Amino acid sequence: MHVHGISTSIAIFPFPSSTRAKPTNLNRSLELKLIDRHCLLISLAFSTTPFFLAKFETMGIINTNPVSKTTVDNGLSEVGKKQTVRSALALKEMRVCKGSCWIWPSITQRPFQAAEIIASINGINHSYFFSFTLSARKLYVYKSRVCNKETQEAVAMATPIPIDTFNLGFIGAGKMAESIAKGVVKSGVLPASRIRTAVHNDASRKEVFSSIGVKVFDTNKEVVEDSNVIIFSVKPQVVKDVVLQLTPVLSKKQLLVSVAAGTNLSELQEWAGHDRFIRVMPNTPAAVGEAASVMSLGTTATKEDGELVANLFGAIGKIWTVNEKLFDAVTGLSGSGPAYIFLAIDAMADGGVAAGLPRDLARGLACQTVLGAASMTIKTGKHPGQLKDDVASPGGTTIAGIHELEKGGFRGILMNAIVAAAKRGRELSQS
Ligand SMILES: NC(=O)C1=CN([C@@H]2O[C@H](COP(=O)(O)OP(=O)(O)OC[C@H]3O[C@@H](n4cnc5c(N)ncnc54)[C@H](OP(=O)(O)O)[C@@H]3O)[C@@H](O)[C@H]2O)C=CC1
Ligand SMILES: O=C(O)[C@@H]1CCC=N1
Repeated sequence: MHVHGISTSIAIFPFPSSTRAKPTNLNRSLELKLIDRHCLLISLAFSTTPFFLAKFETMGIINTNPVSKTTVDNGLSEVGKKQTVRSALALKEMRVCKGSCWIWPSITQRPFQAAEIIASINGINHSYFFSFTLSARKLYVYKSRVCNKETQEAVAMATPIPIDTFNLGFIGAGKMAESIAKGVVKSGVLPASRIRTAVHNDASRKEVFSSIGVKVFDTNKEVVEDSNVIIFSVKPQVVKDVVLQLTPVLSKKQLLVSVAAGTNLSELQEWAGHDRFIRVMPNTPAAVGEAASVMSLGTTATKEDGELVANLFGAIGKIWTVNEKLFDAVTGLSGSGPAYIFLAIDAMADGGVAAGLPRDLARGLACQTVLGAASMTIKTGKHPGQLKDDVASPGGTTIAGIHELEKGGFRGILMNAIVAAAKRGRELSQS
């Protein structure tokens, strides 16, 4: 993510809270190591001066950065202050930090003062400033990430995936793989003949995939050897062993994807010895082209790799790119969410039957009502509360039904379900 029109030379690093430590307790080399390790997590870099100009700016010969147009004694100029405040507000609006960022001031004049302003507006604790300034002009900015030279070179050298001919392999022929494969084939984005998988214990899975037209091998190794893009779709509890077993046959020419809940990119990359990884959290409505997915790119996944995965999952629903720290919450909401709605549909149908409707009609009405309400919320862009009010007439039927739902704690229960699922995702990532 790059913010246009902002030229404060400050790098903002959103870090997962588990990796936070007080930079003031670190020495310079430790700080640098930390930055290298987490370069993929950097999603904002405010730096606009071209490299060749920066050299002269550092020497004090020219001054290209509005924020640095200060008087020596009085700190930031009024123009600089206003610009910094605007930048800080833009950052706040994007909700990138929410109190979990570090700030690394650059070599330009008054960087710490600008950093203080950005920090205070974004609720970033002062102790999360790096203790030394950064030569922002020498930053390697790669898409949304600022990486070290090694990483940048690895990204630059990554062999492109042959977009028109690549094969897609699933390691784990389960329900999620089936939903993705069915959706991808149905959308026409990839013919079944270019999809591979292998069955594990349950032999009935062979027929499920063969009937779609997917090539089913006997072993995972064969899937890897015949695929350019490999999706790990086994349960989180076994993903480590499965990746480790396949590490010897994985090639850097391949793009790896994981859909496993609660399994971090850093772990996946370590097990695979392979940083060209993308983590995705889809959901089973992928099977009918209505998935809600998010993705996050690993250290050396390229922009094109991201586009390929966005294209695949975009063909089977909607996909958002998010900071990986949001994955557990996403898993709780959209990963697990279809199950809550299936439960709601079943319960609504039961209610209809209890009120005297035939079962088929009750289920049909329940399904269409959920579909219609979701579609209306998206298409009108109205707040769901407003749409709810539009249904509920004074003293009418709807408000009588809502009253019962509220008495039973409907909203709180749904919220708790999502929070509990997110917590379980976090537990899985820590186990
Ligand atoms: N289901 C969902 O709604 C969603 C699932 N996910 C994620 O997708 C992943 C898969 O979940 P899901 O499809 O539901 O689970 P399933 O149990 O349906 O699928 C897992 C598959 O992995 C196979 N498997 C187990 N061990 C191995 C192995 N060593 N080598 C190859 N295959 C193996 C299993 O085969 P067998 O049964 O024969 O052992 C099974 O077919 C999970 O990590 C989950 O977190 C993500 C989003 C939504
Ligand atoms: O229940 C699970 O663990 C998986 C992850 C998201 C949806 N199902």
